[in-house]
Amino acid sequence: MAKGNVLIVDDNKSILSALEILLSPEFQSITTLSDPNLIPSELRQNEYNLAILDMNFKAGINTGNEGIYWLTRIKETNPEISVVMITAYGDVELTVKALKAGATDFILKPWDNAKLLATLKSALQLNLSKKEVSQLKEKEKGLKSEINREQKYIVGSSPRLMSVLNLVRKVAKTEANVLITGENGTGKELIAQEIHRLSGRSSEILVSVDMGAITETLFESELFGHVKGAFTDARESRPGKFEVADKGSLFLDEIGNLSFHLQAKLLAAIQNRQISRIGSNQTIPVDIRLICATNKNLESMVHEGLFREDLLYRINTIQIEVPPLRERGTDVLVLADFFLKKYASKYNKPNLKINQQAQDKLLGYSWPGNIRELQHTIEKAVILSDNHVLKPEDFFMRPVVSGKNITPEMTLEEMERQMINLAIEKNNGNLSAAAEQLGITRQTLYNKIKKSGQ
Ligand SMILES: Nc1ncnc2c1ncn2[C@@H]1O[C@H](COP(=O)(O)OP(=O)(O)OP(=O)(O)O)[C@@H](O)[C@H]1O
Repeated sequence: MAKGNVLIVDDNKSILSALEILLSPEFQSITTLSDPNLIPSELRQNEYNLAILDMNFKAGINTGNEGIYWLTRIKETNPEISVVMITAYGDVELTVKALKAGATDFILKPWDNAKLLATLKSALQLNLSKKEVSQLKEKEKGLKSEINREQKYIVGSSPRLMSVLNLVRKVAKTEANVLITGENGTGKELIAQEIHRLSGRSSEILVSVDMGAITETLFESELFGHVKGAFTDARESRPGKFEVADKGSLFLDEIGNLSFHLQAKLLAAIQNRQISRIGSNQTIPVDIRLICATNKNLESMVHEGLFREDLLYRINTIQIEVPPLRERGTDVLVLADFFLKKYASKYNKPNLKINQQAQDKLLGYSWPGNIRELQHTIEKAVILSDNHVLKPEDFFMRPVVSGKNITPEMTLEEMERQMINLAIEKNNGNLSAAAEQLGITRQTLYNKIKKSGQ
């Protein structure tokens, strides 16, 4: 398809129609204006790559100053646009002035069609390259923050985590949209990064957007970008996250926090695989792999009328449920050891160990804030530790409000887990005391906790 939106401004209507006929088959769209006063509003409403501008507007006053005036206004509104001046005179001085003021090139009337086309095509190419450069700059920014983000490993070996990672490996290679669900701090973002890393798009960028942190007013500009002048603060044209993620992956975190009417806008972009920047009618195709995450139950939000069903079906081609830490058995200890090493080295406290009673306490706690909570708990313990051995009193966890009550609908396994949690809680995380209370050995209790992670 021909590329390029062209604006032609000349007060001579026969020139406008001659150019329109000549250029229509060569470019995507041609718009003509005989009144230059309409230029600013036209540029605000539509995105142009190329403007062809008459040098002389007032009949009889061929100073060209009006052309230079309008050229300056055009460049102020859209610095990337290529402007080609038309003049009937080979006035060198004026042409130099126009080129200095930012014109890309000029053509003399009467023109030679082939030459005119060649000039316009190279002016268009210049504009497209500038646009690519600004898009690359945004990508570079994203890549830099990606590089600065430390490489994170998915730690753990529980069967529950292994089955998630198996699924990740299978879906990563496909182009399927993935919805990652799970409680806060379970590692949903880490899973999204792993999907991107194992996908065919890994050499391209993964762009993350926290939908919970975007205000309603910034939503469109953040996701779809804007052109200069689209709103008061839009001093420069800027691509949005969809454009920046082009050819890569787009990770929309906390998608359940998006308001109902913004969900419709997001759906349109995902469905059509194209966006328009705010203030522009031009559509831009985007090639992205979509990964979303939420800690909410979107199905019940659909039933309550809070989440669009059509959007849910778009984003959840594959759903990956990340299990809470309390269902990952002894992964708690593996992760605790991993974070212990990390923070011992960060705070320069080598040879730190977690003693058996403290390990029991970590294992017996239900971790409502999941891995993030465990990470912070270990970091705090490392910072405050006075000697090499970390004991139960070095770990500060939130007091747990007793979980669900035992109900007739529960399975035997759920009841057992609930009894174990209550006993551990009652005995302040002391597994030996909890085991005694339950009438089983400490080893049996340990095995049961481990088994609950399967
Ligand atoms: N298996 C894991 N191994 C190592 N670190 C992990 C693991 N899972 C999570 N983490 C770490 O725990 C923290 C929380 O993980 P992450 O931000 O991915 O969770 P999330 O589910 O996206 O959280 P939220 O729902 O609050 O956005 C991060 O620092 C992450 O690196």
